Amino acid sequence: MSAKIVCATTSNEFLEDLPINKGVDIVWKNVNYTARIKKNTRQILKNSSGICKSGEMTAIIGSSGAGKTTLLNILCCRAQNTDKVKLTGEISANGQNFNSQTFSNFAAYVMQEDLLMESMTVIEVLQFAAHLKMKGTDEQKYRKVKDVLRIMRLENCQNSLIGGAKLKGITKGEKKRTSIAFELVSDPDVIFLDEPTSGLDSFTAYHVIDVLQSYVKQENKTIICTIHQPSSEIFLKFDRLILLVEGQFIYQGPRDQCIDYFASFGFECPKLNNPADYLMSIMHGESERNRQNYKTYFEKFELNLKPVIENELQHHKTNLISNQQSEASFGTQLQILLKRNLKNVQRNPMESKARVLQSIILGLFTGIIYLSLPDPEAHQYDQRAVNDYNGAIYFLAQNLHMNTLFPIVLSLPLEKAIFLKEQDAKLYNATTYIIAKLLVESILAILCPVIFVSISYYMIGLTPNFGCFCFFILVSILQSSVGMAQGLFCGAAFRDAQTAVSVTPMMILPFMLFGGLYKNVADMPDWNGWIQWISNYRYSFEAFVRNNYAHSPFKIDVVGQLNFDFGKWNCVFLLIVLFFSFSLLSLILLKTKNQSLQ
Ligand SMILES: Nc1ncnc2c1ncn2[C@@H]1O[C@H](COP(=O)(O)OP(=O)(O)OP(=O)(O)O)[C@@H](O)[C@H]1O
Repeated sequence: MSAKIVCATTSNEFLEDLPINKGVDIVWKNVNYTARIKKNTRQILKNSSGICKSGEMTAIIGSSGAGKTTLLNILCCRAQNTDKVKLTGEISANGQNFNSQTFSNFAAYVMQEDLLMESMTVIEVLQFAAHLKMKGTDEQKYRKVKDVLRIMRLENCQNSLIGGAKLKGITKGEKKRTSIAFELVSDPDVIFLDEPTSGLDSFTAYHVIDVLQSYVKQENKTIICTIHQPSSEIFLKFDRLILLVEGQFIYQGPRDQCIDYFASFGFECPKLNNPADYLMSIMHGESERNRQNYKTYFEKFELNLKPVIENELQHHKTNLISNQQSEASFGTQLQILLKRNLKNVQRNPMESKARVLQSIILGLFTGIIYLSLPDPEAHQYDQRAVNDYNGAIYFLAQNLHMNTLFPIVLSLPLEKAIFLKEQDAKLYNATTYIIAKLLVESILAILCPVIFVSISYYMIGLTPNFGCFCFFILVSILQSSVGMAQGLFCGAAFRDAQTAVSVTPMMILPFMLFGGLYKNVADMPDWNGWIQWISNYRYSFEAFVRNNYAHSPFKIDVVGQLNFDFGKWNCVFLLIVLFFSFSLLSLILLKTKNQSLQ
């Protein structure tokens, strides 16, 4: 199906509310996935066709690098044609095409990593999903959450925190079941799981698979998962197996016929062996003998199993699929996200306390450092005194900026994975996320400057006029807010916190250098002088300087010396413009930059 993957249709017709006939079969035909690596091409998935039926749990098994995750990602519409990879073939659900937009209307993807908010309890996580994903009344949502808690056997830990690095919480197995429960709330017909047992001990892994198997049978769902080296108990829980070697199927069919199938051409599983271990032992590519046997596996598959599968592909379900999802209004999304963000702040009090404490300590420290500046009354013509005051003002501007910038640069890349997962599941969109984030962050972006400036302002000896002090506070809050928006921008631009923290200073330093203190604005050449127009330091410094010297005893024309020409209210306006510009840029980055969890 050259350069075309049929699952990429935009058709949404089949997702309308129509009479529900439960059960969805996933079918894929002639799927090829080829990657271009430097000048070579590598076929990662070769002409693969298959079916996963409702009421069955299918395991995709293969050695490392066999192509399991690639196949799962393709079936979930998470792999796309790019200039480096080429994907062709056809994928359908009950014979109807779907794409990444319509996927979540009837299916869910449970990632290998459990991306859940540490500060929420298990029941809150499920309520969050229910309020944003489910149709129906609050009562129905409540009952659904309770049902899912029961199905996933999470009732005992429903009020425990998820936990993580900062907070103590539930066990790994409970986390995995919560991740699955999070997806089950919207009652998807098909659930894809990437290595659901990875990192779990054998008992917990069995528990997770056992719960999934009961769910499949009770609700007639379709479950497809990749799995590494299952124990014999786990192996027996699967209905269907897909065995992959070097991107090609060597078996696809009922689990209970697999061992006999391989025995039929000489690959007999020793009596006391775990069948899954035996299968892995004949599939892995580490031994030369195995690699020589691959040819036999492929030939036998073509000869014996392919015709059976081709026949099965003709007999999949065709009933219409109901749209399981409802999209909450912007207001509801914002309200629920705000509530969660506030709870997160409340349950992580150390971070807020640390920032408030930092403002107090830095306020005192700055005040003490500049405590003995020359008295302006006695030094009305003293340029050195003016320079000292300008230095103090600029130092305040730097602190105000950094104190909000770096906490967000550090936290956003970590939070972004949760955002991307929830956005993929269509719980909310990037706009709601950014607004909720900014609103909650602004609590500290207002409180910390007020504390910091209130302590240091009079200690430094800046103009004691109350109006000047209030204006100074206003500009300080704006300077902090721009820092917050720039933090969002840098955090959104990079995948990991380490890169974001390393690169952010490179972006911020030019703004600092072009603020007007280190180099007079009149001396800035045309070719790089434009940087001052996007520098928050330029505007906050001018606003601070104008404010301070307007009522100061100094007889030196400081504003004239610095060649500032905007006016203090224009600077306020331009700081607001910068705040919105960086917020908008962060939003664009989150929406457009190939933000993916893979
Ligand atoms: N976009 C890509 N570009 C280049 N190579 C790729 C790409 N995607 C996958 N591969 C390669 O294809 C092979 C199959 O990858 P895949 O992740 O599907 O393996 P897997 O069976 O899931 O392995 P594991 O169990 O180790 O995760 C690997 O060798 C991988 O490096």
